[in-house]
Amino acid sequence: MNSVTLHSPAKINLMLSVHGRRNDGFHGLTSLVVPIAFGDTLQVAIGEAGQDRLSCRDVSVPRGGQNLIIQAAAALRAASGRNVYFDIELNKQIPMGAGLGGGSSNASVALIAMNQLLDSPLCLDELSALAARLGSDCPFFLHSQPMVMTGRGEALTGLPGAVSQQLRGRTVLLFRPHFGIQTAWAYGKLVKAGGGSYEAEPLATQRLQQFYDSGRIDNLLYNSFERSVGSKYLAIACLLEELRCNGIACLMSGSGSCCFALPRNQVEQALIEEICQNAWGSDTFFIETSIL
Ligand SMILES: C[C@@](CO)(OP(=O)(O)O)[C@H](O)COP(=O)(O)OP(=O)(O)OC[C@H]1O[C@@H](n2ccc(N)nc2=O)[C@H](O)[C@@H]1O
Ligand SMILES: Nc1ncnc2c1ncn2[C@@H]1O[C@H](COP(=O)(O)OP(=O)(O)O)[C@@H](O)[C@H]1O
Repeated sequence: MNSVTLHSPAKINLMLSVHGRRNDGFHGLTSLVVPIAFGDTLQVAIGEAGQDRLSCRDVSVPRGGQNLIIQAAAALRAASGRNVYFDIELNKQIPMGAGLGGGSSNASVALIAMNQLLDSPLCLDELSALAARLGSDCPFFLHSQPMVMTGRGEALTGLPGAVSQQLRGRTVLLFRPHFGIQTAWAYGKLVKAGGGSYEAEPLATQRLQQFYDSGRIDNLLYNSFERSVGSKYLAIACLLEELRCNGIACLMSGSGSCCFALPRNQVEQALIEEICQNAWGSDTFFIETSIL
């Protein structure tokens, strides 16, 4: 095998309940996360000895060791004991600082591709441990199916089969304002806001169960970041409020700034696009995709 080309999907958090800060500085959370068809593409090949090489036409993507793909390559080399370097071509579509997990997805998909190129020296558990060290969201992207995240995000459980089935293929509209939000800043806002911005774990478990029992997605949509992020970025709060006044199921994804809506039909879809463009401008990032 000379090279491997893989899709690197974005994610959205259909529910994100943050419970509080742990002793290690990370936050405990419960989140129902789904991969979506919209994403990047990674082409990985074994390269010349001595240096990993990453090429990407988007100049805003971090280069060298700052890029999670390069960190993934170094982690795989250390864990497998193989002195192999990689050439990686990244076709970047996922906006950064959007809460769509682009960097985490790239890192985990790179681990999968590199492991395949070396004839799979590492098993899934070993890849998961490496991924968790690269970022809390990374292990999710080794699976590419709807999952419930707990712990700091690295502990994953599958959904009941019928629920995954119901979610798969569902249309998602993504819309992002002209700015990004750094994850660390958003968690810092929760810390500053104090206990009131956290939600107790049993409430999140209850919401999940209600969704499993009823199949009603409106029972599920919740994001602990929405209030604190929305209090600074009014553009997000105002648009989501307007959509909800029109009966649209919508939410911010992760720590923002991208938001999403789940239209029930074409009429709602057209209305969502119109409301978004009125609020954020006709050149707003607006994409139709679906749950994988
Ligand atoms: C908020 C979420 C929701 O899915 O996604 P994004 O909005 O970034 O996509 C995740 O929790 C983001 O996970 P990830 O982006 O992997 O975060 P990491 O690299 O591990 O950590 C980035 C920063 O966020 C803080 N952090 C992250 C995860 C967590 N459970 N608690 C935290 O407090 C860390 O302290 C760190 O300062
Ligand atoms: N391969 C990568 N793709 C995107 N961002 C990356 C990558 N490697 C490192 N980063 C860094 O991760 C930050 C967060 O990007 P990303 O994971 O796409 O957003 P988010 O955390 O909002 O989901 C970026 O601002 C960038 O500095």
